[in-house]
Amino acid sequence: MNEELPSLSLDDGTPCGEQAASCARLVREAFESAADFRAFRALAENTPDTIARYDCQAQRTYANPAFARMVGVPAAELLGKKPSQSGIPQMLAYEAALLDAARSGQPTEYELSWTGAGGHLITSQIRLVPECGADGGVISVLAVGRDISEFKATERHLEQAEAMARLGHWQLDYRPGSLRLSAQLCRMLDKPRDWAPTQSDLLSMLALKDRRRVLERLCQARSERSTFLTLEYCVAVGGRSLHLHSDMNIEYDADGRLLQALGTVQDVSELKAYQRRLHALAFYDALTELPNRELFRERLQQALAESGRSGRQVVVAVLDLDNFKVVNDTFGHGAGDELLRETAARLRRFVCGNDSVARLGGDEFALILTKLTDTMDLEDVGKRILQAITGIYRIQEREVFVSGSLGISRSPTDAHTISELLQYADSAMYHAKAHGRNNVQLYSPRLTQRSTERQTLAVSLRHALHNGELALHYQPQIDLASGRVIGAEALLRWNHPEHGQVSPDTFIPIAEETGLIVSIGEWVLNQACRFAATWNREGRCPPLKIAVNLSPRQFQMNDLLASVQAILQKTRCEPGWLALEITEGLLLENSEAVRETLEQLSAMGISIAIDDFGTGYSALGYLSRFPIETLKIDRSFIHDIEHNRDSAELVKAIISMAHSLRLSLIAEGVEEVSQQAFLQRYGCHSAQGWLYGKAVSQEDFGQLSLLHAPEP
Ligand SMILES: Nc1nc2c(ncn2[C@@H]2O[C@H](COP(=O)(O)O[C@H]3[C@@H](O)[C@H](n4cnc5c(=O)[nH]c(N)nc54)O[C@@H]3COP(=O)(O)O)[C@@H](O)[C@H]2O)c(=O)[nH]1
Repeated sequence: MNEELPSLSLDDGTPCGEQAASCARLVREAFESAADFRAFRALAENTPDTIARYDCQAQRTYANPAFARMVGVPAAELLGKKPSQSGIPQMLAYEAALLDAARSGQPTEYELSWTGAGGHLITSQIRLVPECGADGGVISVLAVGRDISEFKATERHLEQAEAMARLGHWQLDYRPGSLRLSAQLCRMLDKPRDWAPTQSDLLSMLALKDRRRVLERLCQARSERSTFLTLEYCVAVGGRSLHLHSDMNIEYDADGRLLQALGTVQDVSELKAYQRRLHALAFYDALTELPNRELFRERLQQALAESGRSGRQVVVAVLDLDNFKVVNDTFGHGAGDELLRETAARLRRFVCGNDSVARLGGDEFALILTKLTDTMDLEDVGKRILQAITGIYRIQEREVFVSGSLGISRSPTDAHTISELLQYADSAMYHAKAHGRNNVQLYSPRLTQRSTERQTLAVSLRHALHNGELALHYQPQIDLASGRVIGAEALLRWNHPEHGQVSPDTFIPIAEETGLIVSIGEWVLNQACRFAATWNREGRCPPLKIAVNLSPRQFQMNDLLASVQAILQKTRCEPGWLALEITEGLLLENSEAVRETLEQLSAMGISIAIDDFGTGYSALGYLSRFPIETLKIDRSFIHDIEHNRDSAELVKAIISMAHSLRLSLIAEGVEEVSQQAFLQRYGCHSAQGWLYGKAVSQEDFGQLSLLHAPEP
C-alpha cells in the first residue's frame, strides 16, 4: 500500500501550473486507486470470509475464492447468477433479503443455512452492505459472510448435551445488564428460545418459599465477593414445580464491582423425587404412609432433646390392635391392610402439632405426645386414643368391631432413653392385653417386676407337672329343666410351692407361650377321662360329660386325634363322656387340618363346644362348616343380663339361634337365681356357675353333685 508515486514537473523543472498539478493529482489518485484495488483484491482473494457482490437485481457480479470454495462451484460459474438459481430452497429468502437491502439502502445481518453438496449443514453469517454510486443511489450490494457452520455444530452439540443432562446455562453481563439464557434453559422454563428476561423476571418464577432465601444468598455472595455459589430452588413451570440446582461463577473488576456471572442450571426434579421416594422407603411405612420405627426413634430422640431444654415431659404410647390376626386370617390380608390403613388415618386425626404417630410393624402403632403437662391424667389421654380407634370399621363391605390395647411410658419419670421408653410402653401394652384387652395401662416399675415374675413362673411351670403341683378341679353343669348335674368342666389348678394357688389366667398364657400347654393339656385330658370313666362306670345315670378346654396350640403342635384316641383307650372312657371346649378364634383361622380333626373327633362321639361364645366375631359361617354341638354363652353377658339391655338381647338372640341350628347351650357364670330364671324363661338348656358350685377337687365333686341330685 505504501508504494512510492513519482512527482511530476516540466522538462525544465518548472511546475506546469494548475492544470499540470491537477493532472498530477489525477495520476496520483489513479495510482493510489490502482494500489487500493490491488490491495482490496489481495484481501478479497485471501480472506477466509466469503465476499460476493450483487447488482440491484440480485445477480452476482463478483464472488471471491472463499465463496466459491464454500458453495463448491468455480467462481466464474457463479457470476451473472442469482442465488435462487442454485435450486436451494433457502436461497429464495436470501435473495429477497438482498433485494430488500438494495431497495432500502440499509446494511443488514442475515444468517443463511443450507445443506451443502456433501450433505453437511452450512451456516453463514452474512452482512449485507448496500453500495452507492456517485448519485447516491444503490448500485450494488456487497455480501460479506463468515462460515459459522462449525460454531453452529458445536452450539447444536452443546444444546443436545444440555438437553440430555437437563442442564441449561446463562450469562449475565452486569455492565449493560444483559441476561442471556441457553436454548435448553429456555426450554426447561417453557419459554421461547430467544427469551431475554430481566433478573426480576427470573426471580418472580421462583417458588415463594425459596425467593427470599435465594435473594439473601445472592446478596451475601455479592457482599463477600464470593466467586462461586450453589443454589437449590423450585420454579413453577406450566403448572408443575421444577426442582433446580444452580452453580454460578461470579467475576468482579479490580474495584470489586460486578462484571459478569455465568451459571449452569440443572433440572434435578427426578433426582429429588427419587430421593424423596428413597427417604419414604427408608423412613415411612408403605402401607399406611406413617413414619416407620426408624423415623419414630429419630423423632423420639428429637423430642427428648427438646424436653431436656424445655423441661416438658415426653409421653410414648404403644398401641396394639386386639385380635387383628383373626381379622386378617378370616377376611384375608387385603382386609387386614385396609383395617391398618383406617386405624392409621384415625390416629393421624388424633395427633396434633409436633406430636407423631408411627407404625412400628404388624398391628403395632406408637405415638409421641409432647404437650402433656405433669398434672394431666395420662390414663385419660390413653382412653381418648383408644376411643379414637375403637369402633366399627367398614372393611370390604363388612362391619368389623376393632379395639386396641395401649401401654404408656414417659420421660423423665420412667426412663430417659428411646429404647427404655419403647420397651416400657411395650410391656405396659402387653399388660393391657393380659388385662382383657381394650384398656390402657401406664408403665410402672411393678410391670418390669411382673415380667420377671412371669419368666420365673415359666421356669417353675416346667417342673410343676413332674412335681405333682397341678390338679384338676371340676365345676358342675346343670340341666336347667331338671336341675340335675349333667356334666362338669375340668379346670386346671396350680398349687405353687412358694406362691400357693396361681390363677389359670396367669399360668395358662405362659403355658401357651412356652408350648408347655401341649404336655399339660395331655395330662389334663388324661385326668379328665380317667375321672369320667371312674364316675360313669359306677353306673350313674345320666352319665356325666366332662368338658376339657383345648388350647389352639394343642391343634398345631401334636397329633391331637391320636393323642385323644390313646387316652380314651387307656382310661376306658367312652367318647360320649367327653366334651372338648375350643374358642372361636381357632375356627376363624379356617384351617382345613383343624376342620378334619374336629370332624374325626365328632365322628368318634366326642362333643365339640364353643367356649366364650359371643365375644368373638360375627362371622358365624363356621357354625355350619364345623361339627359344633354346644355353644357356651360367655359369662360376661350372663353377668350383665339384668342390667344391660344389649347383653340381655344378645343372650336371647344366641338362645334363639341355637334352637334354630339345633345346638345345645350352656350359660356360663350363673351366680344369681334371677339369672337362672331369665335363662329358663328364654329356653336355655343348661348352666354352670357359682350358683351351683365352684370348681372342686374330684373328691369334693361327689358331695357337690349330691346337692343337685333329683329328689328320690
Ligand atoms: N387350655 C386350658 N385352659 C384352661 C384350663 N383350665 C382353665 N383354663 C382356662 O383358664 C381360664 C381361667 O379359668 P378359671 O380361673 O378356672 O376360671 C373358670 C371358672 O372358675 C370361672 N367361673 C365359673 N363360674 C363362674 C362364676 O359364676 N363367676 C365367675 N366370676 N367365674 C366363674 O370361669 C372360668 C371358666 O371359663 P371357661 O373356660 O371360659 O368356661 C379360663 O379361660 C379357662 O378356660 C385347661 O386345663 N386348659
